[in-house]
Amino acid sequence: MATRKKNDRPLAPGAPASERPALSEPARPRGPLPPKPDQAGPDTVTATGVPTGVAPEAVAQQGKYLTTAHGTRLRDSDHSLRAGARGPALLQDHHLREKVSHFDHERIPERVVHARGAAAHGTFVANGAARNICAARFLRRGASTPVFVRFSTVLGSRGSADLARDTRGFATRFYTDEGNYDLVGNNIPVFFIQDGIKFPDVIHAGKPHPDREIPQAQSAHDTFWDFVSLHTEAQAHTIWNMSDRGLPRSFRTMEGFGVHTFRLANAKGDTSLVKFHWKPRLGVHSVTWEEAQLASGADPDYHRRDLADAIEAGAYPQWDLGVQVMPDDQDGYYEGIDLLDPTKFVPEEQVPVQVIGTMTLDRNPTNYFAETEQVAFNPANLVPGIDVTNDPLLQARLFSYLDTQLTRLGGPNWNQLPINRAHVPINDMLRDGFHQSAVHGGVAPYRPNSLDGGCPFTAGAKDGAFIEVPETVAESVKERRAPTSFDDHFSQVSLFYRSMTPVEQDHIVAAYSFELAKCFEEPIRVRQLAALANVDAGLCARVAQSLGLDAPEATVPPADQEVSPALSQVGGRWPLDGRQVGVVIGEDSPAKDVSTVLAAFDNAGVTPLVVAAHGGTVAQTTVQRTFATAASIEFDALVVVGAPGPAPDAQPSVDAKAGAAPAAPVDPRVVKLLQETWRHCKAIAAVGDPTALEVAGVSTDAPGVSVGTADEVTDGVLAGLAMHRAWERFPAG
Ligand code: HEM
Repeated sequence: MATRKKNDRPLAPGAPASERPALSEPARPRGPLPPKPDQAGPDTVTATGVPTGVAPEAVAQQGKYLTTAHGTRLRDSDHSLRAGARGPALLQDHHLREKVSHFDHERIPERVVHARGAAAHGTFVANGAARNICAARFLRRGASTPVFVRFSTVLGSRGSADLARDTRGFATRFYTDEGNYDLVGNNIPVFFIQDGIKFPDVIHAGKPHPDREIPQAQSAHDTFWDFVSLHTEAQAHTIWNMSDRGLPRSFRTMEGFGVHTFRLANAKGDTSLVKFHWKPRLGVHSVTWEEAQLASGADPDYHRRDLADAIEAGAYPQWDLGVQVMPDDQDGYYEGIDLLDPTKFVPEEQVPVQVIGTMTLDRNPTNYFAETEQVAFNPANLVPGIDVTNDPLLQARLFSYLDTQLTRLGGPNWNQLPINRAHVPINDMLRDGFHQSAVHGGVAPYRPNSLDGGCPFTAGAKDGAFIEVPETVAESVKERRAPTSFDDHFSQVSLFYRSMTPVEQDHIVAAYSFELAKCFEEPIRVRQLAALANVDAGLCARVAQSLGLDAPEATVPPADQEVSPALSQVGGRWPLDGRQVGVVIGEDSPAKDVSTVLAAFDNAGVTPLVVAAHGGTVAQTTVQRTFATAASIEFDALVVVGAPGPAPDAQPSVDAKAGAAPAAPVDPRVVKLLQETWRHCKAIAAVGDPTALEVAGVSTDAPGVSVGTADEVTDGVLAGLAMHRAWERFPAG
């Protein structure tokens, strides 16, 4: 597990009051950070814009002064050059034009999908378990490879909210010593469509309606449900979205999947078919729908902030990379599952996931645009030992990413951007084009040539060349047709639903009920109910009842089949790294109890955030959130120390006091915090006085609720956090 650097965390909770950052104090000094020498990528330009190769003294000098883009020092960047103090601006003002013109062109097109994202740098270390199946050098035992990972939502635009119900992208670039390898996956192991030719259709259906461009970043609207109810192969992915997987607690608590089946080859050329899995060490956890809606208003940057804060606090997220390995008999089936159909997954009970290495994310990007926005992943970026299969979705992806990046990144040279540059020498014969920044030598960028000594040479297998796995392509008819095995649209949807625990099934019912109730056209709701009848009669009946419609009979009755408990995310005890607990205090809270609680959480690697009526110091403790700024979604648990009375700003005015009702014993905003925390099934505790819990209607003997001494309740809260939620309380009124 990641070790915590206690002294550089954003809110230094265990520190004495004098050392703790005060209310609203930023996590770290804002403004440009000096580039760390070991953090500069394989770039020719450093973070300050100084080309490498410039003498250090000159760099130090130049870094002091504001310059034009061509390096001339500037005397004034606040006033335009004008014909007199009250006269017109002059065309001659090159600096004005350069500054404004560059600003005019600051935005680039956002990604056509997955526009909103957050990313981090890290390292992947292989354990060598893949040696028998894959020749890729970065999978050799002990090999350590730099990675860059971008997490994203799919449907929303770049400024949309993180907690929309949606699929999450999980794209990983490995900067291997054989070139870049991109594993461009999602947090859901199946996809909406079986053939990439349908991608524009599903995305057009999911994106906002073209007339009003609403709703933003969500699937709860007519066109989405119109498509998935008509094109029933989409039912598989849709039920995962309607489940808790569509609302991750954090990027750090998501699984990742390569989705497609890939073909691996070992050094002897033996091949196998694999599915890739990322398993988060923190477990797979989600938030409730109400929290998602609250977060979309109170903190639309919820996931982005969580990832950056956790890394900054030293709670480095980790994932194990695993593979399910199936024999490659080149027909692409495994025990009746079509491995070329990306709407199907292989249950882990049938083929266990074998861990082949571990990834740790430990560095936030220095510049969002240069790294997170300009990174250009591509499933076609492969290294020797990893090859594609004939999955028709994957085949289309091999074209689409490079094609879209031509527009998004303004021409064909984005591979030269620091974040995209491979950590190996590049010796291609690609030349010129927009944003070319290389100065190529030689006169013969073609092969064969005799003028540049015949260089560069091509490589053989021994020299580490990428060689496609030879595959027999059977004599076949050229046609637009899917195999009949692609016709099964329901059996695994049914398997998924029936593998869920009751509380997870409740969430799924609620999600379908909400989304379909947001559809205006009744025929769409009726058609989706017909699809649900083929998944599970109980699911269909509950959603139908909520919509006030009749539940139809199944046209393809679901078969009895083994369930897959591995699909459920409920159960287990998990590490607490990066979890946050709200500690609500009042003027009369015993300072000793407050410090005991803070110290206990700090020692457990949990971040306590002190919440009080006002900023500054309360009960000898520095306050980090006031009742006005605290939001329950920020906390994984809530502890009340003493009875936090109403805030000064909630007191009746002097004039009103005469006839006013006596002040409430607990500030109403604390009551709201407690009620939301209760409804979201998070751990709640009171040190000593349980009045606040009682006023909020929190049952003090319910699961996940503890009342007692500071030591007793922190133990209770830590145990509750390890289980993520006390789901026994769901649905809490
Ligand atoms: C298993 C199916 C798929 C998965 C797992 C997947 C995953 C992803 C991810 C994670 C990203 C974001 C990359 C980033 O962070 O920069 C992305 C972007 C994108 N995907 Fe997919 N995708 C899938 C299917 C498709 C298909 C079928 C197409 C087209 C035929 C497609 C086209 C795109 C495009 C155009 C982008 C934007 C790329 C950019 O602007 O850099 N995807 N996809």
